[in-house]
Amino acid sequence: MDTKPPTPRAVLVGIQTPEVDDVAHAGSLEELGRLVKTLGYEVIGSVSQRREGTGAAAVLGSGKLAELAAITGGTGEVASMAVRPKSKARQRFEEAGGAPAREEAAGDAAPRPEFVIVDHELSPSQIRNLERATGAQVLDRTGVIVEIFHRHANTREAKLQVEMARLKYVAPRLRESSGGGGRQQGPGAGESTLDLDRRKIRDRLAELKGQLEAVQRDSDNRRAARRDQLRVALVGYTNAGKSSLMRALTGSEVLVQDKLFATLDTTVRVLQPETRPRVLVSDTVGFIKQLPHDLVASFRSTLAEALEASLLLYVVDASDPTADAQLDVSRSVLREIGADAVPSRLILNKVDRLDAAARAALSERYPDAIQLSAHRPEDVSGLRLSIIAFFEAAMVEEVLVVPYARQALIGEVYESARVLSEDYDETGRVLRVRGLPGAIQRLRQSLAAT
Ligand SMILES: Nc1nc2c(ncn2[C@@H]2O[C@H](COP(=O)(O)OP(=O)(O)OP(=O)(O)O)[C@@H](O)[C@H]2O)c(=O)[nH]1
Ligand SMILES: [Mg+2]
Repeated sequence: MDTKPPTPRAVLVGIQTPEVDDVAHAGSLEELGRLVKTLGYEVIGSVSQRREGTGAAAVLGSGKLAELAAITGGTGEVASMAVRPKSKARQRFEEAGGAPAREEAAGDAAPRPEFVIVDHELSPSQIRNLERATGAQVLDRTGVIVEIFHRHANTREAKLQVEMARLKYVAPRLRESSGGGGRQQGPGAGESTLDLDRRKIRDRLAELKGQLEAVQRDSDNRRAARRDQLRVALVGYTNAGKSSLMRALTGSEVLVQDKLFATLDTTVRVLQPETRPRVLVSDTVGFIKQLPHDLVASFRSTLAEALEASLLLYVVDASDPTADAQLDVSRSVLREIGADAVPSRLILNKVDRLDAAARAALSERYPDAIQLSAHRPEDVSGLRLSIIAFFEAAMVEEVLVVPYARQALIGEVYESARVLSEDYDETGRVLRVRGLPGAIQRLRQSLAAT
């Protein structure tokens, strides 16, 4: 009946540096726990320590390291042991055999956690040292995020981008762990294999880059075709409720999950009930703090959608104690990709979880924000009206004349503007339209072109 492989178990490790307060530290570990759960591991506990920095050879001080090793069944010593082989089968074998020196007396004790997951980006040698001391496999925050992206990517574009980010993450770690050759998945160890692996990675990266460019040309074309339409993009921290709002606003069946990075691909749907001209809503990938740099690069194309929107809705989970920090992260990622120039509205979501006092405090701090719950239809209708009002305010009225010889352009006019009236004169069809200035200018250019 129960044939699923056992759930891997993990211990979290966090360092609280002086500039991080208690709420942020707890929030960060909590978030790491959710990331790890998203990967399908069970979190059995955490070890955290206040330190000046995260750069120590084995991350933790020796006392804490021993504490951690007692949980994982390692020696607690960095230097005394050769690198242990890290294949899963080998690990289970060792656990079953009770190999670690510190195994407690009870033979029926719960199995040791196989993973130690550190809430900071680690150097390859820190990973190696921690693996030696704990006897467990060590992953850092970046490794976890890259792995989640790898598993969740759906479209070809997302898959290519994530494979590139993953290879770039793996490559330097191959280089530095050459001594033991234990971590990489390649066959065996040794210099020659390593060189081969590195060359393979380089070749594969070049190949992926070429494929990605081809796919991106396609999606650029598709975006260009949508250029003149009214577009709004939902952006924000992972799990803020972007996809929930997308569903509610467009009646589409996009994936909503209480998981980090449920959405990795941009989807575009029409705002419902439809308006004239229609408004397109896009749902985008979420942000997270300490986003690995290569993944930010991969966001760039996914978020080109956001860059071209006329309105960005910054969605924030207002019920999260670290909401402010999450908003900062979203703002800085968007600044990094150049989307901070796009007009935006702040959406404080999940206020159904807050009491009246908390909501009042939010109104005071963010007087211009829209407070709502994606789960309340009346709130969603209100948001729809705000979106429409935004576009109405930005639209201008003009008269366009479509010559009789160019009637094929009528469809284009209807796509990107609202036609208020139609008349005919000797030159052609005279349309009084209302639309965004950019769209009308482009229509004029099409009409002027011969
Ligand atoms: N209570 C409450 N829960 C909400 C609300 N909006 C979304 N949620 C829940 O929050 C979780 C995340 O929602 P999603 O819509 O998947 O969030 P997202 O921003 O798309 O997340 P990613 O795609 O992972 O970046 C789900 O469990 C939703 O049901 C809300 O207004 N109130
Ligand atoms: Mg989503």
